[in-house]
Amino acid sequence: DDLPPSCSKPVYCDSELLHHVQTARVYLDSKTFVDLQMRNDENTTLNAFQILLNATNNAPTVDQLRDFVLEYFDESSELENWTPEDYSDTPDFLNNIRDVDLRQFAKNINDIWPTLGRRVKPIVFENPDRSSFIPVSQGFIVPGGRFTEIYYWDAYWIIEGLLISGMDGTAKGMIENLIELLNKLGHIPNGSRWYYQERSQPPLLSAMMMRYYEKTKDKAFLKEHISSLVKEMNYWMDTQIVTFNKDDRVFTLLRYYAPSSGPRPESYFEDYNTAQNLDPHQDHTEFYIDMKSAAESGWDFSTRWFISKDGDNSGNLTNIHTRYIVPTDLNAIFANALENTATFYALLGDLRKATHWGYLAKQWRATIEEVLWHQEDGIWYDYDILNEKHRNYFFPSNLAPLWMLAVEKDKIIKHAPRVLNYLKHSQGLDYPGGIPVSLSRSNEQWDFPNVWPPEVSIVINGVRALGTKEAKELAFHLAQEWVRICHKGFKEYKQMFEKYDAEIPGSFGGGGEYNVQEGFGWSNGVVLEFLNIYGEVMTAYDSYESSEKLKVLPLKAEKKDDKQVIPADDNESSSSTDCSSSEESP
Ligand SMILES: OC[C@H]1O[C@H](O[C@H]2O[C@H](CO)[C@@H](O)[C@H](O)[C@H]2O)[C@H](O)[C@@H](O)[C@@H]1O
Repeated sequence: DDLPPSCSKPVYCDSELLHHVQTARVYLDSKTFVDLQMRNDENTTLNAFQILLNATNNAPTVDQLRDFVLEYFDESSELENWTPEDYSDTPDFLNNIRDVDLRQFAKNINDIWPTLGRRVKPIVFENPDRSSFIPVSQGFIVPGGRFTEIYYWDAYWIIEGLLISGMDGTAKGMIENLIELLNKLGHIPNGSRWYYQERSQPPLLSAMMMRYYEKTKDKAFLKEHISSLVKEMNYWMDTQIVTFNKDDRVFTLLRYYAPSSGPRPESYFEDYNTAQNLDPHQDHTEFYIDMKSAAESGWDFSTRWFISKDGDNSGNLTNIHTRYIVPTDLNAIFANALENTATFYALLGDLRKATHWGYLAKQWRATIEEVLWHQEDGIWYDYDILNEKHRNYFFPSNLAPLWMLAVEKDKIIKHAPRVLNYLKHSQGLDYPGGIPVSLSRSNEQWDFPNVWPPEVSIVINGVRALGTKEAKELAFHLAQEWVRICHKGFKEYKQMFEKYDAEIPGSFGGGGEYNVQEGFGWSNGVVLEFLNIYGEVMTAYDSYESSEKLKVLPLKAEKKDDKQVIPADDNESSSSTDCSSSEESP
C-alpha cells in the first residue's frame, strides 16, 4: 500500500528487527524495546540483524533475539532528572486551602512535580538518530511510570496544575516543547517519540496557550507563536476533516484519523495478535489505522470506538471503527481552538484575522449543535456516520461541548435543566469511586469501571459552565467527592494513579494492555485544579472533627473575586462564605 510506516526510523517502526523482537515478546511490555537506544547507527544495527536472520534461516530463537538486543541496544535513559527552577515547596495557593488535611494533600501533590521533571541529555542532541526520543529544548514534566516522554493532551492538565503551583516558566517550557515538535513534524505527535510520529492527540495546544496567557498576560509569547497555533489548526483541517450525512443534510466536522501501515510499534505484539483474530474479509491495514486513530483520541481503547454489525458498541477490538465516529470532545476542543485563535488575534490587534477565526468558530459551534446535540436525551453524543445515528451511550466526553464553551450562551441557558436531568439519570454519577469513563465493562482501560482524571475534570467544568445554582452545587459536590477519593487513595498507597476504580474509592483502575501507572501528571493537575477553585470551602471529611479543624485554620490570602465559591449543603463552614461566581473560560 501507499501508506507511510508508523515513522521514518525503520528500527523503531518498520523492520524485520522490530517484528521479530516484538512478536517473540523479548520484553513483557512492548514499549520497552522501542524505548531502547542503539549503540551504533541505524544501518549497522539493521545489517547486523540481517546477518542473524541469514544465520538462523529467518527464525532466530528468543534467546538469540535477547542476546542481539543486549549487544546492540542500551537500556540507559535519554533523559536526566530535572528540578524545575520555579518549583517551590511552599507555593502561594496552599494558603487559600482552608482544610488542614487538604492543604497537606495539596502540598504532597505539589512536591511530586520535581520527581516528574526531566530534560533531554546533551548526548541525544549529538546523536539523535540512535534513539526513538525526539529531543526537545526545554525541561518538562512527564506523566509518570512507563510514560517518560511528553504526551500531547496530558500536557493540558499538567500545565493547569503547574500554573496553580506558580510554575509559570515550566508551563511555558511545556508549550515551547510542543511547538518545537509541531515545527519539526508539521503537527504535534501523540508523544515525543518517533513511533508516535504519524498520529497526534486531542488538539489542546491553543487551550494551553489560553491558560498560560490568562495567568501571565505574556503577549510577547503569544505574538511569537500565533503562527504555530494557526499551523496546527490547518493541520487538523487538512487531514482529519470528514463530510457526512445527517437527516438528508451534509455536514463537515473532524474525526480522529491516523493512517500509517502496520501495528503500533510500542504495542506491536498486542496489535499484531489482535489482527490475527480479524474475520477473513477484514483488512489488517484498516484495522491498524483504526487502532492508531483511537490512540490519537487518547481513549485507547474503549467501546466508544466499536461499531458492531448491528451498529451498536458491542464486540471487541476487532470491531474498532474509530474513523467513522464523529467525536464530541474533538469537535468541542476544535471549536474552542478556533475561538481562542480569534481572541489571540484580537489581543494582538489583527482584527481582520480575529473576525475570520471568530466566524469559523461560530460555524463549528452551530454544526456541533445541529449534529451532536440529541434533542430527546438533552445531551451531546458522538455521531456514527456509517449508520447515520447518534451513539447514545454515557461518556464524560458528552459534556465536552460545555467544558470547551463550544455552545452558544443562549443555548447553554436553554439546555441547562435538560443536561442536568440527563446527568442525574445517566448512572454516570452513581459510583462511590468517581465518574466512570463509560458504563460498558469491556476490560479495555477506557471503559467501566475506570475513572480517568481528565474526564472527571471535563464533567465538572462542563457542569460549572451551565451556570445555574443547581449546576454550581452539583459541580462543587462532584469536585469535593473527587478530591476526597484521590486523598483516600493517596493516604493508602502514597501514590497518585493515572486512572482509578469507580467501584472502590481511592483504588487504582486496570484493564487494557499495560499495568496501571503512578505519578501522575494529569491526576495531580486535576486535584490541584479543584483545590484551587474550591479550597476555601472544600473539606476532606464530613466529620465534626474536621469541621472544627477547619474553623481554626486562618486563611492567609483574601478571598479572590475570580473564584467560584459554592456553599455545599453538607459543609457547615461554607454557609458563612459569600457566594460569588464569574463566567470563566474553560
Ligand atoms: O502504550 C500504549 C499507549 O499508551 C499511551 O496511552 C495512554 O497513556 C497516555 C499517557 O498518559 C495517555 O495520553 C493516553 O490517553 C493513554 O491511553 C499512548 O498515548 C498511546 O498512544 C499508546 O498506544
